[in-house]
This record gives sequence, C-alpha cells and structure tokens, in this order.
Amino acid sequence: MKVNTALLQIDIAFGDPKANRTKVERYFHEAMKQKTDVVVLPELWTTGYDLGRLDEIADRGAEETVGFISALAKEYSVNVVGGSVAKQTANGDVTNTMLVINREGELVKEYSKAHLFRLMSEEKFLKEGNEDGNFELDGEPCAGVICYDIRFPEWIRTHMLQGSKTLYVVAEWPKPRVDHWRALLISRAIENQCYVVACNRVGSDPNNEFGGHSIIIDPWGKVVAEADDRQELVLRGEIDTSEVDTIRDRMTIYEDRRPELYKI
Ligand SMILES: NC(=O)CCC(=O)C(=O)O
Repeated sequence: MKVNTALLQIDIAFGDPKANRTKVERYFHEAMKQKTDVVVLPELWTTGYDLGRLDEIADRGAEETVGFISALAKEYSVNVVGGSVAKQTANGDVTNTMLVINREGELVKEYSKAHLFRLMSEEKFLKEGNEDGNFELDGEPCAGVICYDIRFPEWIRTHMLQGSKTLYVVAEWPKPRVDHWRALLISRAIENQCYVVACNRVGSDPNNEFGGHSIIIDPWGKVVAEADDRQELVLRGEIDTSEVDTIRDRMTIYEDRRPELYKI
C-alpha cells in the first residue's frame, strides 16, 4: 500500500498550548494542499518540556487535544499520528502520550512513553506507560514510539514481531545528539526491515536546542526524505509498505532469529 506522509517539523512555544494549537492548525492546512494519508506531529507539542507547570497546562484526559485533532482529521479525511501530549490521567498522574486518530476522527490508539528520559527530568514529573504502541491505519499494521524509546531495540522488536511494517517516531530530540538520532533510526529500519517515519521539532526552550532532521527511512535503510536542523516545514514522503514484504521475503531475518539464545 502506498502511503503519503506529511511530517510537521515545527518549533514549539514553551508552555503555551493555545499558541501551539494555532501553529499546528496552520501547518496542517498547509500540508493538506497535497494528497496526504498520514500527518505526523512531534512529541509534547502542546506544552513543550515545561514540565514544572504540568499542573496548569497538561491536558485533562487529553480531551482537548483529541477533539482538536479529530476535527482536522475528519475535515480532511486524513489519519493523524498526533505526536504526544502531556495527559493528566484520572488519578492525577501525567503521562507523555501519543494520540493516533483515523480518517473518521476516531481515537484508535493512545501510547504512553515507556522509557522516561532522565537527562530531561521526565522521571520527576511523568509516569511511564506499560502498554505497547501497535495500531492499524487503513488496515495496515503500524507501531508508534516516543523519542528516547528508540534507544531500546528490544522494545521496537517487540512491536515488529506483532507484524508492524511502519514505525512512527515522535520526538523532541536535542541538537547535540542529532547524529545518534539519525544512526539509531537508520539502524531500527535496517534491523527490523520496516519504514521509519520520524518527526522531530526545531527551535529551542530554556534548557535545550532541538535538532530537527525529521526523516523518512525505507526498510533497506535508505533515506527517502529528510529535513534540515532549523527550518519549520512540512516534510513529505511516499512510502510503499509492499517493499517491506519484498525485503522480508528476500532476507529472512525474522525466520532466522534464534530467540532461545538471547538472554534479554
Ligand atoms: N525527549 C527525549 O526523549 C529525548 C531523547 C534524547 O535526547 C536521547 O538522546 O535519547
């Protein structure tokens, strides 16, 4: 299946959900000028990393964000891997949660970041998730993870063993480690023989400068499209999930695995 993807690589206003929604709406309309099947947003795009003010700015039950994305998805009949937001749960915890919404405007998946990133103090303010990020869009099996999660190849493999062909990654990845970002994403694509569609932010907040380089990688590890490190833009690329089957049939790594030897 051919899937036209559009990644919104944007700067994020620190702790200002209203300003961020206005910007996302603008870029969303821009993206919809061309045929698009899936729109992807970055990590924590409503609040940025303003973790000290989550009491005030986290989205209760993620209801406001789901309503916002759902309206856009329905208006344009497009699937949305809606980045992640700080979601305040019923018991008062806050999770870093990806929201996936289909063309009908239905919430098809919530995935909460499983690996919290201590270098950005996530473990002090956020609760980790314990569920996987598998979902379907237009009948195709996909997986979604959040930023630091890509450093855990066993977590990505756990998803791919369920049959996913496309890995969506949403991120706020700092510039000083952007070489890790590229290398890790290319490795995840090659070792899992899957498409990787990864949306990062640009700009800076009081603590970090972010590295952009949103990227689409094919299941052979070739870069299909890549943004630079500073520009706000819509990065577009077409993926063809039948390529995944071709490569998996030709080089049979899933059949050749020896899980009985692995000690993890
Ligand atoms: N927001 C994040 O999870 C950042 C992860 C990161 O920077 C890394 O190096 O890993």
